[in-house]
Amino acid sequence: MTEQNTSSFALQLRDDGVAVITMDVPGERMNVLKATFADEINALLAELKQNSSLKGVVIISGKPDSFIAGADITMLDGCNSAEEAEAIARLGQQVFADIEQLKVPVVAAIHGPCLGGGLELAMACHQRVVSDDAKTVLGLPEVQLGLLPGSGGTQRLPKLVGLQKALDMMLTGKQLRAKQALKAGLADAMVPNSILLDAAVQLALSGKKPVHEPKLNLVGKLLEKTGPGRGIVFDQARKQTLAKTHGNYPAPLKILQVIRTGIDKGMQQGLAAEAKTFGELCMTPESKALRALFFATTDMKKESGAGDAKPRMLRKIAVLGGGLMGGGIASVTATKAGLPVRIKDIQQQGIANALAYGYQLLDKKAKRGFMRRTELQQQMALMTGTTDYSGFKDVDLVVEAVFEDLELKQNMVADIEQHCKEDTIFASNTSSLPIGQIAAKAKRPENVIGLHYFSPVDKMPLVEVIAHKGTSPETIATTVAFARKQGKTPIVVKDGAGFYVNRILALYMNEAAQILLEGEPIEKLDKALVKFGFPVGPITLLDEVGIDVGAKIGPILQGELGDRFAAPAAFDKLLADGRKGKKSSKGFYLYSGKAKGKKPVDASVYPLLGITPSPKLSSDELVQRTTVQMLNEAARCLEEGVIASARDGDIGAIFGIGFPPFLGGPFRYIDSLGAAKLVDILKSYEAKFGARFAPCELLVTMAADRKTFY
Ligand SMILES: C[C@H](O)CC(=O)SCCNC(=O)CCNC(=O)[C@H](O)C(C)(C)COP(=O)(O)OP(=O)(O)OC[C@H]1O[C@@H](n2cnc3c(N)ncnc32)[C@H](O)[C@@H]1OP(=O)(O)O
Repeated sequence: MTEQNTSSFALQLRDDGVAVITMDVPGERMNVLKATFADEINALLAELKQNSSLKGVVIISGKPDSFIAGADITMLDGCNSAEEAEAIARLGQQVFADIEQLKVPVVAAIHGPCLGGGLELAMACHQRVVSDDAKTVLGLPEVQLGLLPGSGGTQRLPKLVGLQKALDMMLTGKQLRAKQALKAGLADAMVPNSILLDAAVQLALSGKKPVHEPKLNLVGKLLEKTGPGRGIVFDQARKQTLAKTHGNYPAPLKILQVIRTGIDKGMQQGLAAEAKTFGELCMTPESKALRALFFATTDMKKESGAGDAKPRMLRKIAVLGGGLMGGGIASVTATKAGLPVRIKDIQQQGIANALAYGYQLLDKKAKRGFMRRTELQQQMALMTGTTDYSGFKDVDLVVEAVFEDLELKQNMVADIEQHCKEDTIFASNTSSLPIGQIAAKAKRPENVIGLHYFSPVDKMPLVEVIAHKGTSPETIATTVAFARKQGKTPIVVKDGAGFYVNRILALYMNEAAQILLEGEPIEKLDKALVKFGFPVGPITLLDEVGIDVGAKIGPILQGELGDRFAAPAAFDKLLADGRKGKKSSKGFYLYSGKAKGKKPVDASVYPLLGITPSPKLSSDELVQRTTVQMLNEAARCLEEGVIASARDGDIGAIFGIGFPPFLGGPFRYIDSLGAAKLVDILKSYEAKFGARFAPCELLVTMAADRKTFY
């Protein structure tokens, strides 16, 4: 019986006196740090301290493409008290301090993700060498889990990269690529992965423990090297944080406090504050929701979307329609999925627009050092255009992004069946037309599916994969796999008008419109929902999505799903007045050409709608009346099987319309409110405003049975 390899750290003493510690947690795809490792590492360090011939230490990962992904989040979920989580953080601090205090130089050899506790370990080493590979990223993403770096990160990062850069990294969780880490002073050397270990050994043998001075220009020195200067930096960071989080996220403000404690009172006090705060944050509902969201998305990645159906290989993609969506879809296909993509439009100009759209996205990245010009050229070369069907014979999957016109889409299906292969998939980006209708005249309806992106395509992570009754499981699995290659988070939803996201969004927006027509000022309504946690308010969203789009989808949803979707009639006056929203530079807000910053409300909208704005409802009332519409419809979608689970419904709402992530999504939010409370609110509104607030059956049953979704 082979000895079960339970150890995660292998020690190799080289002839040249360098000890190489290889971390390779058995049975895990990624190295994650567990509290149970402390004894093992401490034993290793004790052994090394006894070794008088030791000249240096290198710490490297045994995983093919990852260094260390951070502390084990599962372990954190297992904590039942702040003290327990604090103890885990302190344990990490102690082990990393022991590494830092080794007499000989310790060098971290980093290839692949080096995140959270993994980067904290690397920063406790005396030097860091990174591989110049796109997979190598360094960051402290704890804030995205509602936490802060709990094992020395808040104290060591500012010393390496400077206060402002460190704040930016810890408050956003952003990841630096190898070149950026080198530039920022977080890495001491960058080499090809093939010689990463050698380079690390050379650094270890150099006998050096260089003092790292952050690279600061004159202004940086004034701001970061003086008390008053640092005061400005912290105040600025606090203002920006509150402007972004509206006080909904405790972690960022705590990060500021803990960093400041370390600077003002020394590292030991800083570390104590860090561990204590880590423990407190670990127990907050916000962190629990964000950690659950991380695991929900990770678990979903393992599902094919269609049982055990296997996705087909994809070698060549086509996009029909070079508009905003078509351009975005082509761009993520080339740059993220790395697949050749052929854009067909009826005019050359359409193709040029799509290519220009893709180019400007890449150009921005190249200018910011995110990619080399050669990479940009390679990715642009993947995108080609045509006004006919030349080059379509070997296309594996076509994404259609033309007008929301059923007959046109049915003709597109016929064209693709004529010019492509027997098994070419036709994926429609329709935002509301039932896929079954688009497939109605198809010869091979099993190849027809919906693949609904959200605008802007390069930013919004969600896509809805919509299978009609005849879609084959293989088509579903292949489409889901394709969306993931594009870096998207796909949820598989059942066919039906508005699918899932637009359904729950439509009722939320309609209620906002009703409230507006009752005289509530636009900016007050939007501000209330932004404070609640949405990225933008419902009226701003209507301007961005397009008032014309809303007016087009409304009747389709009403026809298919019922009168609760009836949009307020007054809105036709807006369209009659040429107000389509942002796209027509005329809507609820003024688009006077000033690019950034807050846009003022276009007050001429009020007389047009026959209202005199007069604030009556409280912010809480504004939030409650609009959000319960979304919650009720989400539950109805689950009841009808439009979404397969509450998990998918939460992910869809968060990644599709920015439902506040710290609330965990509509279903987790209903659980925190309690189904009974929600039903009471809905019933009271139903009595006051009518049937559109009638609670769905599922909620009524859950309220009666005191059930929760999770
Ligand atoms: C004290 C410290 O300061 C506190 C901390 O360190 S908190 C943790 C901070 N770290 C993070 O937040 C990073 C979380 N992980 C990630 O972002 C991504 O996994 C990654 C960028 C590292 C890799 O992404 P990707 O290649 O898509 O792999 P992904 O599917 O996400 O993960 C692969 C597996 O590793 C697991 N995993 C990744 N990071 C993990 C973590 N920190 N804890 C537990 N499991 C983790 C995933 O659950 C998944 O498990 P599976 O094998 O059962 O599917």
